[in-house]
Amino acid sequence: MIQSKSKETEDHAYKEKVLEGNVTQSSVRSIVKLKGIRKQYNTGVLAIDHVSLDIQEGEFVSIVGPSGCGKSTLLRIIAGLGDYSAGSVEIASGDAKSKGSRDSGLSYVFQDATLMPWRTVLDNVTLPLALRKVPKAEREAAALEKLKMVGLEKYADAYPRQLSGGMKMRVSIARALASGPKLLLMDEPFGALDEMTRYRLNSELLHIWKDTGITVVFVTHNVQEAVFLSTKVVAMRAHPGRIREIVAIDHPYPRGDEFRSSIAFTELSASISSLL
Ligand SMILES: Nc1ncnc2c1ncn2[C@@H]1O[C@H](COP(=O)(O)OP(=O)(O)OP(=O)(O)O)[C@@H](O)[C@H]1O
Repeated sequence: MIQSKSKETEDHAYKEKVLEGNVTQSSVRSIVKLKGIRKQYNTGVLAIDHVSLDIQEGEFVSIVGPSGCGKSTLLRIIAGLGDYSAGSVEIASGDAKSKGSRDSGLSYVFQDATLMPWRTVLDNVTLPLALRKVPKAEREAAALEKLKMVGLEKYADAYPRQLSGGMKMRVSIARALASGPKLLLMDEPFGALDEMTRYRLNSELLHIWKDTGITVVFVTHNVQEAVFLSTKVVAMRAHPGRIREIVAIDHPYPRGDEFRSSIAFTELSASISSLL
C-alpha cells in the first residue's frame, strides 16, 4: 500500500533540503511572487517602481536599504495591508490585493511590540485566535506553546509593563506565530533593542525559523543583521525604491558567533553596504 506523507512531514523534509542547500529547481515552491510592482502614494511620491521578487518556501529573506527606499511599503504590499499602483502580487495561491492578511496564512511583526497593556502576556498572544473564534482551551494551548518557544512561558500571567523591551518583542513574535502562519513578515522588529539583546533575539529567531519551517521576510537597516540571518539579502536603493541586487548568503546553518567573526561575513557585509 502506498502511504502519502503528511503535510507536516513534507514541509519538514522540504525545510531540511533548504537548510542543506539541496533544493533543486523542480522542488522549489514560490510563496511570494512580485512582478513589476509600482506604488505611488496619493501625495504623488513614487515610493517603489519595477520591483520584482520571488521568495521560495522556507527562505529567510531580508530587505535592506536607505531610509525611504520603500522597504515598509513593500512589506505592507506583501501583507495585503497596502494597495499598489501597478504590477502583480501572488502570495502562495492568492493575490494580496484580494486577500486580507488573516486569510492568507501570514503574520506581521512591527518594530513596536504593540501589546495591549491591560491584557496579560497570555491574553495578548491569544488575541488573534480569539478574534478568529478559536475555542479558549485550544487558543491558550497554542499560545503557551509559542510562549515556550520564545522562552517566556513563566511570564504568561505577567503584564507588558513588567517586561523588558526584548521580552515584549518576544511576546509579539509569539503572538505572530500563534496562528501558525506560513509566512512571517517582520518590519525592523529589533531596531529599538540594544546590540546584545538584538544578537540574542537574532539567534532565537533562527531557531524558531528552523523549528517551524516558516518563511520569513525581514526588513532591517542593519546590513550585518541581514547577513547573519538570511538565505538571501535584497538590497534596495531609493528615489524611487528599486531592487539594486539580490545577494545569496550561502553560509550553512546553524549560524553563531563564528559566522559573525568570519572573513566571509565581513566581506559580504561590506559588499552589500557598498550597494546601498
Ligand atoms: N502613507 C504615505 N503617504 C505618502 N507617502 C508615504 C506614505 N508612506 C510612505 N511614504 C513615502 O514613501 C517612501 C517610502 O517610504 P517607506 O516607509 O516605505 O520607506 P522605508 O524604506 O521603509 O523607510 P524607513 O527605513 O525610514 O522606515 C518615502 O518617501 C515615504 O515618505
